[in-house]
Amino acid sequence: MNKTDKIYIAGHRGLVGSAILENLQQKGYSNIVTKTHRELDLTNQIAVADFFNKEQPEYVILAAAKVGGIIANNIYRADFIYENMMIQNNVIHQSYVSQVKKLLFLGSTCIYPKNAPQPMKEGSLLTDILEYTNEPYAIAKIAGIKMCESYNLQYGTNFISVMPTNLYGPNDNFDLEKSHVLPALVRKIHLAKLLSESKFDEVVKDLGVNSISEAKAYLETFGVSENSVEIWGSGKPKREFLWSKDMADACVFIMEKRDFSDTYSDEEKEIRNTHINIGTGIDVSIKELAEIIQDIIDFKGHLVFNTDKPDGTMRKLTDVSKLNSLGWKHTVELKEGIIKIYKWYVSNK
Ligand SMILES: NC(=O)C1=CN([C@@H]2O[C@H](COP(=O)(O)OP(=O)(O)OC[C@H]3O[C@@H](n4cnc5c(N)ncnc54)[C@H](OP(=O)(O)O)[C@@H]3O)[C@@H](O)[C@H]2O)C=CC1
Ligand SMILES: C[C@H]1O[C@H](OP(=O)(O)OP(=O)(O)OC[C@H]2O[C@@H](n3cnc4c(=O)[nH]c(N)nc43)[C@H](O)[C@@H]2O)[C@@H](O)[C@@H](O)C1=O
Repeated sequence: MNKTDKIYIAGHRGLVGSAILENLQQKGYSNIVTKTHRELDLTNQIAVADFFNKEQPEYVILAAAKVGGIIANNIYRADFIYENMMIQNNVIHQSYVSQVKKLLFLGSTCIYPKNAPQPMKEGSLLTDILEYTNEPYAIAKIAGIKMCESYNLQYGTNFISVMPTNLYGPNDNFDLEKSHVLPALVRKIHLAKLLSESKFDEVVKDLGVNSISEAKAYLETFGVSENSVEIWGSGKPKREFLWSKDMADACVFIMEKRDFSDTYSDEEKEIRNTHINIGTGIDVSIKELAEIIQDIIDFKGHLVFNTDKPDGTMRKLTDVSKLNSLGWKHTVELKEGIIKIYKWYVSNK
């Protein structure tokens, strides 16, 4: 990519999209096109076709999607499959029609079977059944990988799919119900700590409610009090976490350095193994994660595990040997990242 080439980042205000925008700007890319969801609904086929026709981007990074944690995925199953399929169908197809030079599609490691051998290699795709809680989202993401691969093989496009592990960082979703585990626990434990110190004004402000009694009643529904914080599930599932700016750096690395044609051997194409895992290759249990966050926030209360809530996949550690062999490795370790995101949360929310 040249610094003046036109690059469209879909989803530039999200966790990953905002980090990609910042990374590209820091590297001197000066011709970046963005549209908010309100300005361009990517599920609308005609609007997306008009946008590509008018803007003619040369490079596309598809970081827009319907995203959420385990409960959101499990409840809003129809929205997750419909919106994600529509967004990716429209953006990938119009990238082909507009002869985009390269497109990066962001999938997720939930594409792999729930009992895939660990760490999960790219070749585990479609070898067994998926985890139920996020099956509709995973099916949409698998369709996105297959769409990129099929357009490459039939039309000679240069579409690359990456499968990130669980991500966290600035501009994440901190909703107590719909977010992912790391931002959810940072906020819950932070609020419990504020309650334990009787900093009621800050609790009321954080939740945007009218009184501390309203705040306490609301937090009680999430098992958050001055003495304890509820953790969903058994605490035994393991997850791997990647700092969003590392994720952005990996995406830009691939956009700058790789093409579909030179990233996969003929053998990999033959077994239709045409995507790249992005992660750290290191995981922790949810209990360990909660204890690290508790320690950083210095909350003295208890962690209570609610096994009525789902565990989801028990382990999904990525095999990052392909990414490492291409020349990229993560830089931010988990504790360092949690310290950064806690500081970010306190000064931005
Ligand atoms: N977060 C994670 O842990 C993981 C994320 N991923 C993948 O990474 C990618 C980015 O995720 P993340 O940054 O976390 O997501 P966010 O929810 O933070 O951001 C999603 C972005 O998509 C935009 N968007 C959503 N729907 C539409 C629509 N219909 N039309 C236009 N824009 C839309 C939103 O726009 P607006 O801000 O204007 O509303 C937002 O900017 C996704 O593909 C996701 O599946 C994969 C693995 C883990
Ligand atoms: C990125 C990835 O994210 C999702 O999959 P997930 O990893 O299962 O999601 P999660 O982050 O929500 O949970 C991880 C684990 O943590 C436990 N947990 C404890 N306490 C809280 C809690 O308070 N909130 C949440 N959300 N989880 C909690 C929770 O019960 C589970 O065992 C999918 O969207 C999937 O499609 C996807 O791509």
